[in-house]
Amino acid sequence: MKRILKYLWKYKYLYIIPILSMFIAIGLDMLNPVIYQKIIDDVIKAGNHGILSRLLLALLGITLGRGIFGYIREFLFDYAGAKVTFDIRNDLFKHIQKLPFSYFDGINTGELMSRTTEDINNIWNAIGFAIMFFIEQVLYLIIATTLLFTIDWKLALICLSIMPPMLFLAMKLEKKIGEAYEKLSDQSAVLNTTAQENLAGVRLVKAFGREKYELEKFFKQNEENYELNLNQARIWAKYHPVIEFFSNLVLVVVISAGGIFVVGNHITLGELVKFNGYIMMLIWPLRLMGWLTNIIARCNASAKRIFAIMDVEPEIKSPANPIYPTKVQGEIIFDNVSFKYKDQYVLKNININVPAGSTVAIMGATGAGKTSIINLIGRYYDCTEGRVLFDGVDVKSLDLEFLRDNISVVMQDTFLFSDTIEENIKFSTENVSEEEFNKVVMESQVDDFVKEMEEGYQTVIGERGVGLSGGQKQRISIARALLKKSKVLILDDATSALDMETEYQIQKALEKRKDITKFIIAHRISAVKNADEIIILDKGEIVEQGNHKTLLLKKGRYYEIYSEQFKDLDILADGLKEEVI
Ligand SMILES: Nc1ncnc2c1ncn2[C@@H]1O[C@H](COP(=O)(O)OP(=O)(O)OP(=O)(O)O)[C@@H](O)[C@H]1O
Repeated sequence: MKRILKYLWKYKYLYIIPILSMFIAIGLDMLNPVIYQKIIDDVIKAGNHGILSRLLLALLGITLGRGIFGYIREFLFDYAGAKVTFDIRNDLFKHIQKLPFSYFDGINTGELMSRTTEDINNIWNAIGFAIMFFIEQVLYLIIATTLLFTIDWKLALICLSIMPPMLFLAMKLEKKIGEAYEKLSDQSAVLNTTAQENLAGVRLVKAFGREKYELEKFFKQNEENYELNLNQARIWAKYHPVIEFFSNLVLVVVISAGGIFVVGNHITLGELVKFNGYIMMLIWPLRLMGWLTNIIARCNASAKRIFAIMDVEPEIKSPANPIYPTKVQGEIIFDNVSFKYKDQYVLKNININVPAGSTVAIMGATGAGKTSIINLIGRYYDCTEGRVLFDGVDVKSLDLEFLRDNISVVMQDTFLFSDTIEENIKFSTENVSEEEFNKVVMESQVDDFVKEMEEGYQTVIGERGVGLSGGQKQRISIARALLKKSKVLILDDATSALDMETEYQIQKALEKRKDITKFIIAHRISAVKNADEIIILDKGEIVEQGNHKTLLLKKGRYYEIYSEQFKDLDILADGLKEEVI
């Protein structure tokens, strides 16, 4: 809560007017019963009809003022609350963007989604209205109780004696409802995840004929959800009528005991009406107290979860005095690099020299450590031992933003946003000229298929738009990376879904890019054979290194892969074989 108060403090001036309006609105509310009393005692009983019009005018004024100040209070509290929630959500999102890959290894997306939506909403509920309501209700309780005692302390004591059981029951109801709500909220998250996974993986479900299993899983969770909803209704049905009974009982007691007090001339009829007015002002605060404390408690729990994320210090960040090289060449050196995820080494003693503008290809079985190697260049993870040098400077000494600006990565899992093809390509680059755009879409063979589309580059990809093939998605990702104009380009298995011809065309275009250092992870010989250096990785260690020719002559691991991939070509004539390879 303290941390939320810090955010609130920033907007302290925005709270002055709504707080003042709240006090005025409460003050006006307190005047209402006084006017009623005067109408009954002075106008109806004493026959002083002359003041009626003034009293009615006052009543009208109070009602109007109450409405206006109530509106100002409500709107400005909401306004300030929205600003605070906006800041918290932005800060949280900004912080999440700074967190390293390793953080996301240990948390699932669903959990982070809950933090940025449900938990933020809980905070919004509390600071948008619950805290304001809570303060307001406490003020009503204090002022109305005091005023009751000023009318007649004995009557006040009699009537207030019924209040504690009502408060107790209201708190108990809210406690039970709160617990049931938490269970329902957790269960709804599971239900949503199941539905989301099923919908996202609908093709897989159908391909494996798992509809029945998925349906049963969903039905079971929906049943649990239904039960929990029912449980909430049962709790409500159990407590609510009793609370209603006590609320009504208070009124019965006020009228009965108050009637006796009026008959006994202890108070006037008008005073009884005034008394009744203040009693009414107590019932709602008492009934709402549990509900409001629940919302505030929920906000507290959510704030704890949100600030726990905000307190995670990104392990990978710019050094205190980062280096900004004035000229970037793109030379990369792995100097005796080892790396482990938690306790397990996945890379051992890696030494690679990649001169600026050259191409290095990395091959190896799945899990050999190919992605882990390239992840160290842009510091998505930091190496455990050794150094990765960018133009001779340890990447850990460079400004992180500068480093990443100079690296373009096409990841193994292509991810495109539900936006136009053009926006997907321009994703990370600002001020793109038409010429630059046209160049990269040609190089990445995107233009080939986009020009066939009715809406061309304005075609929306995703749920509302057309679907794309795996190869088309890869081509768009390559165009996106090329447009970034970084000195280092990393293609992590980025051409695996392409046909040989398209892959060849892209390679030809990349070969012409002598100003870019290229890292290519691939499984096909055709994708790596023209690289200046080919690295064969096995269980995190380099087992072979050289160019296509030297590695073939070596007749080692590379040669084995080569033979395996081209064994069927033995039957082809030598000339044709040469061309295919
Ligand atoms: N985030 C992670 N946390 C822990 N271990 C990981 C993580 N990512 C990869 N590993 C492990 O590190 C090893 C190397 O993985 P890496 O992804 O670098 O292999 P790869 O050669 O790129 O494989 P593939 O060809 O399947 O992409 C594997 O044993 C893998 O299980």
